Amino acid sequence: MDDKSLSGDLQLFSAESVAAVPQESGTSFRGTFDQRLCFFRVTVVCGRLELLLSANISIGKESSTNERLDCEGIALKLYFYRVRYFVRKKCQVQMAMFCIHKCLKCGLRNQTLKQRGLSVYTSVYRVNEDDIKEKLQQHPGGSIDLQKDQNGIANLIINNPERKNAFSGTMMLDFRDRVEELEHWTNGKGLIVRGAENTFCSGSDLRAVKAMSNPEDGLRICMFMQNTLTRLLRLPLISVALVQGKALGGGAELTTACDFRLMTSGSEIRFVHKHMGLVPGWGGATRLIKLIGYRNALKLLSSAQHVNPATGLKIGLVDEILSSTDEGSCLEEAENWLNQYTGGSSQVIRAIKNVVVSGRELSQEESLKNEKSIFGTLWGSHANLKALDQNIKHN
Ligand SMILES: CC[C@@H](C(=O)O)C(=O)SCCNC(=O)CCNC(=O)[C@H](O)C(C)(C)COP(=O)(O)OP(=O)(O)OC[C@H]1O[C@@H](n2cnc3c(N)ncnc32)[C@H](O)[C@@H]1OP(=O)(O)O
Repeated sequence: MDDKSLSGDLQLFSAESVAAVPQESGTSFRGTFDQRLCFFRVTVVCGRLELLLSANISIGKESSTNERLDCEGIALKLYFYRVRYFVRKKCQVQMAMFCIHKCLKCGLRNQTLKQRGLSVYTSVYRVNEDDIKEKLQQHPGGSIDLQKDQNGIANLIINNPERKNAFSGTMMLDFRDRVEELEHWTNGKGLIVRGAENTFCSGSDLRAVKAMSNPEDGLRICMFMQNTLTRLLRLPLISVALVQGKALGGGAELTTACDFRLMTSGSEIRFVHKHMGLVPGWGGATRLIKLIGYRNALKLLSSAQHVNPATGLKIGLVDEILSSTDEGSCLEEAENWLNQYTGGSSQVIRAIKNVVVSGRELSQEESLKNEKSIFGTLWGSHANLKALDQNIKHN
C-alpha cells in the first residue's frame, strides 16, 4: 500500500471559509495520501469540529498565489469543493482552498508531476464522530463481514440474522470501517451488498433506536450513516444490492446507496419511515429521487408501500429479478449479473465508475474537468496500449 500519513497545521485562504470556521480553535489536519492515485483523504480538525474531506491533488511547479505553496520544490494545490459541515448552525463553505505546509515527509518529490488522481467529489461531513461512537458501542450485536476475492469482487454482508439483519450500534461502526477498507482496495472492481440468511436488512435495531431516541443522538446517527452510505456509493467499484427477503427502513435506504438493485422473487423493499413517524435519514430520500424521479419517490415515501420485484422493475428502482431463491444460487446469479459490467482491467472499471459518479454529483464544468483528468490517466496506459496492439475490431 502506498498510503502515507500526513499531519500539520492548516491555513485557510478563502475569505468565506475563514469566516465560517470557528476562529478561536486551532485548525489542524491529519490525513493520508495515496501516492499511486494522488488521492488525498484528510480530516480537518477545528476544536470539536471535524470535517472529513477527500480530494485528488494536482501537483505543479508554479507557486505564487495564496492557494499554492512551495513545499520541497513542489507546489501543492488542494481544492475541496462544496465543503458542508455543521457546528451548532449550518454552515456551507464553497471552494475552500487549503494550503499545507511543513508536512511533506512522504517524498512527494519523487512523484511524477503528472495528475493521475481520482476526482474531487463533494466532501461529506463528520461531526463529533467520537461522541456517537461511544454511544454506538453500547449497542452491540451482529457484524458487517467483508469478503474480497482475487477477481476484484467483494461481498459486504449485513450479518445479524436473529434481528433480521437490523443494524446494531456496533454494526454501524463496523460498516464504516469496512467501507473504509474498500476505499483502500485498489484492485477492486465490483461489490455485492447482501444480508445473511436469506434476508436483506430490517433497518436500525429498534432497541438501539429507543435507547437513543433524543434528537441530538438521532442527528448524529443520521450524519454518521449518511457519511458512510455516501462513501459506499462513491467507491470506485460497481456495486449491487442483492435483495432477498426484506429491505425495510434503513435497509431500503441502503439499497439506494448501491449502483444497482437485484431482487429475488418474494422479496420486498419498503420505506417504512412514515409509519415510524420519520423520513429517511440515511440519505435514502435524496438518492431515491435520483433513481426513480420525484413523483415515484413521493408515492413510495408517503404510502410506505411494499415494493415487490415487479413494481421495483416497473418504476426503475430494480434492475433485474433473479430467478433463484435459495441463498447460494442467488449469489451466483448476482455474481454473473455483475460480471457483465466488471470484466476487463480494474483501472478502466474504476475510472468508468469515477466519471459516472462525478457526472451525477458535480457541476457540468467540474465533471468535464474530472473526465479530462481521468481520461489522462488511461490514455497510453497498459490497457490502452494493449488494446491498440490487438488491432481490435468492434463488429
Ligand atoms: C425508519 C427509520 C430507520 C432509521 O432511520 O433508523 C429504521 O430503520 S427504524 C427500523 C425500521 N424497521 C422496522 O421497524 C422493522 C420492524 N420489524 C418487522 O417489521 C418484522 O420484524 C420484520 C422485519 C418484517 C420480520 O418479520 P418476521 O419475519 O415475522 O420476523 P420477526 O418479526 O419474528 O423478527 C425476528 C426477530 O427480529 C427482530 N427484529 C426484526 N427487525 C428488527 C429491528 N429493526 N430492530 C430490532 N429487532 C428487530 C424481531 O423483533 C424478532 O425478535 P424477537 O421479537 O425477539 O423474536
